[in-house]
Amino acid sequence: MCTSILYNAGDHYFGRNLDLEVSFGQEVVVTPRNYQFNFRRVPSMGHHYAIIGMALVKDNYPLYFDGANEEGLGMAGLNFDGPAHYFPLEEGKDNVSPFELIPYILGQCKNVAEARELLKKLNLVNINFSDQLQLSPLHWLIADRSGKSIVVESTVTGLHVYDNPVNVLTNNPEFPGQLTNLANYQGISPTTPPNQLAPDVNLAAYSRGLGSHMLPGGMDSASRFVKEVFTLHHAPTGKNELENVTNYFHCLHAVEQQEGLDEVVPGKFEATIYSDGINLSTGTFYYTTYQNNQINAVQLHHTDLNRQELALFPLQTEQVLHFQN
Ligand SMILES: C[C@H](CCC(=O)NCCS(=O)(=O)O)[C@H]1CC[C@H]2[C@@H]3[C@H](O)C[C@@H]4C[C@H](O)CC[C@]4(C)[C@H]3C[C@H](O)[C@]12C
Repeated sequence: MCTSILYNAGDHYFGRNLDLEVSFGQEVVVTPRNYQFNFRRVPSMGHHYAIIGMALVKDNYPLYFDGANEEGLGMAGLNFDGPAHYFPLEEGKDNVSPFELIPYILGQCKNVAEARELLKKLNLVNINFSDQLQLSPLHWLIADRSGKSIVVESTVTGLHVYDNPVNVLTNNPEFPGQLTNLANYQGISPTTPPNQLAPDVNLAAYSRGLGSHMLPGGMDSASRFVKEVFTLHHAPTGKNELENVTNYFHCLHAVEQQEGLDEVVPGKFEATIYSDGINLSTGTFYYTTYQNNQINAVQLHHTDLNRQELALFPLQTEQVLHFQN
């Protein structure tokens, strides 16, 4: 499972947890403006916005899991196994394969409004990257510096674009179902609730945090969605970048998966392999990994954005302890 968020705190921070039982060998990848993006069924892009994000590079092609462009538009692909449906080629549409969708949108759109326009003509076409790397069932969160986000889901009934009023995406069920489910939890609060159960009885508030007693805490996507909406919507705004980045990672780590808790096949456990976040205003990309909770950073504007070759930054996965004596 995965969780993706947009945290608005003056600047806007966008990214995700990637939860899985295997690692694909992903790294931080900067695609500069003059790298040639070849697409299977739509024209190539020789010049486009620069992109920074987490990707697996295969045959010199950046297969982005998530990322943002230099204009501050961010996008993440999350598992959507079951409802996801991709289509055959359709005349008169822009036929883009799901593995091409992140570069296709981030390469040419400045913001969510432009992405929305492009999506009107889009057909998510069933073309694999290769026999070894077949299509994944995904849906996407797209966000920008306005502090707003949308969800893109391609199902048997077509391509759907939803406003996302909570700026959170996890996995199943389809997004409208996730939103509907939130109503079941609207009583959850950071404050101690009044006794409405038996007002004539004196119930002792035996603990702090009773307002969140019914907050789900499971690894499943519906529980993470509710927990993350609560966490994000009560997150404080920091006074500076350091405080914002710290708050942001606390939000994501609130729904991280620890090893040993989610057995996906006998003996194999899904866990949060990495958490990342991009400051959409500055282009700084931050990440932690399961083994390394130190926050690492790669700065988009500290690489040469006018070249043609990808710039690769291998993940720093070693835990560093700061001994004090
Ligand atoms: C599995 C990842 C999503 C994380 C997630 O939701 N896991 C939950 C699994 S489950 O529901 O609990 O079973 C997704 C996110 C981005 C995906 C990758 C990106 O789309 C880029 C390429 C696309 C290729 O078609 C397939 C390999 C791939 C490299 C994808 C592998 C995999 O599907 C990734 C890594």
